[in-house]
Amino acid sequence: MTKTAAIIGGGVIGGGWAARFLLNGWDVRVFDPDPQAERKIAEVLGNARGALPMLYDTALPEEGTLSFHGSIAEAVEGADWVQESVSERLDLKHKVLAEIQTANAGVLIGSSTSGFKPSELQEGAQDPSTIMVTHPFNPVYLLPLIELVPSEATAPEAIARASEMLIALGLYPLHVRKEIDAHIADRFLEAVWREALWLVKDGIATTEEIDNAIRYGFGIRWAQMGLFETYRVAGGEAGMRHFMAQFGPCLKWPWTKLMDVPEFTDELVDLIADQSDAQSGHLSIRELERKRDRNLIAMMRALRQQGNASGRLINDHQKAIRPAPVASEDGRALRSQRRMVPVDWTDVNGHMNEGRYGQIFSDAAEEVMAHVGADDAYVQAGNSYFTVETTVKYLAETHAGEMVEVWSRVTEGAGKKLRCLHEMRRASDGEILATCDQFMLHVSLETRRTCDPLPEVQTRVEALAAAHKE
Ligand SMILES: NC(=O)C1=CN([C@@H]2O[C@H](COP(=O)(O)OP(=O)(O)OC[C@H]3O[C@@H](n4cnc5c(N)ncnc54)[C@H](O)[C@@H]3O)[C@@H](O)[C@H]2O)C=CC1
Ligand SMILES: C[N+](C)(C)CC(=O)CC(=O)[O-]
Repeated sequence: MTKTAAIIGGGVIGGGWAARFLLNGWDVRVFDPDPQAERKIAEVLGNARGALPMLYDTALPEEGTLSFHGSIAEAVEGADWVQESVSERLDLKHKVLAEIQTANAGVLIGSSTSGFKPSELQEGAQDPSTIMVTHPFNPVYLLPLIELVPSEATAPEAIARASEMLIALGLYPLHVRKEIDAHIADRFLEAVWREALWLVKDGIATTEEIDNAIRYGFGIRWAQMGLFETYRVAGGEAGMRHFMAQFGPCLKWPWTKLMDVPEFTDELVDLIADQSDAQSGHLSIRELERKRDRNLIAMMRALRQQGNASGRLINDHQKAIRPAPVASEDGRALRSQRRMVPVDWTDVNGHMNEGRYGQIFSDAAEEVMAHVGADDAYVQAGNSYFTVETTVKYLAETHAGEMVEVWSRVTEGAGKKLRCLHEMRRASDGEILATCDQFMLHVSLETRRTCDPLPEVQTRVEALAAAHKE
């Protein structure tokens, strides 16, 4: 049954949550008194629709239904989960949480708060046991980290259910075992921000130079190994102990101003805002968001290839959501691929590069193989199919952001031979974009020579070839 999330507060973060839930097949009910909320969420959702599906090599679940409501009580009706994302004011959060619990007693509530502890949110609550912090990172529809912070009053069962739900949404719940102001990650972000403000105020660096210091160096490093693993490597063969001995004393040198916050005078605000305008003012916020999203997608897809960090999470999530191939209505083809063309698949001509057609048809062939029983376990046991010939015809241009489907027919399936005709179509209008005639031979991975498939695979290949006959 379709699950329902209520989003209370549909600003930057509420909009991102709405997109994450909707694109994972949940229905979403929103309450936000801002008359612009509907427009803003539509814009965030537009960006998210063109971004999140690109992380995967398979289609996401069917998008849920979005609705807007005139009150908190109406929005949370029947909800399985409520995500509170109103402005960062404790009195407002208390009022909103009370209204939610009055209207839907027992519903699980996550708060997006960046700074408040769950015990602060629970003060005066009718039922503290269902309240916790689920602190996301912007853009919520792409970044997987959620700091899941309970207090002692949060029920263990509520935490377990929240964790399960977040994983099913492709998120990474980082369990913060001891509540603290600003949780874990925002404490780093604030420390770095404070230093950066001083560097600008003291005329050491501009906003752009500081961004360059991050994006050309440690920012890329952090995205794949974080802080401690990076420093372990930096310690050389002697590892972390050597690193600490060498650089630990520097922390006592007057390098940092971590505890001091520069005065937010009009002069400092103007200085930073003017430099930021000079740096990025030629792009609208939505354009900047799209640029950010495309960069994030390209980096996270690269990490997928290595099976590390956020890339590993996406690989795991994809395994959980990947649908089995669907037979066409007449039973004469299998839908072996349905996916969005990602940004990193295009070339200088602004369309999908020919090498990527090889990738998608190869993925399609693997689905066909899995369908006939030549799946991962079969391959690990020492049998497989090798491609010996392909003929690809490029019939129309394919662009990043387009949903495409591959329909595969087994045109020959006798003995060692397996031949497929794959047709790649644009999902929106069914136009055939490319075809691939692919000839494979069954091999023993031990001898590396051709051999007959195991009988159960042979039977299924023959059955499919008979069903797909013209
Ligand atoms: N912006 C960011 O980078 C991040 C923000 N957060 C947290 O998310 C929460 C929301 O922040 P943003 O989305 O950035 O703020 P925002 O200002 O973009 O959105 C807040 C929304 O709450 C709505 N609102 C105000 N009173 C309301 C009420 N009584 N009922 C329903 N909606 C109401 C406002 O109309 C506004 O649309 C805060 O707790 C913040 O700390 C968490 C992670 C990152
Ligand atoms: C600025 N902020 C404290 C609201 C930021 C966050 O909470 C997380 C983020 O997305 O950087």
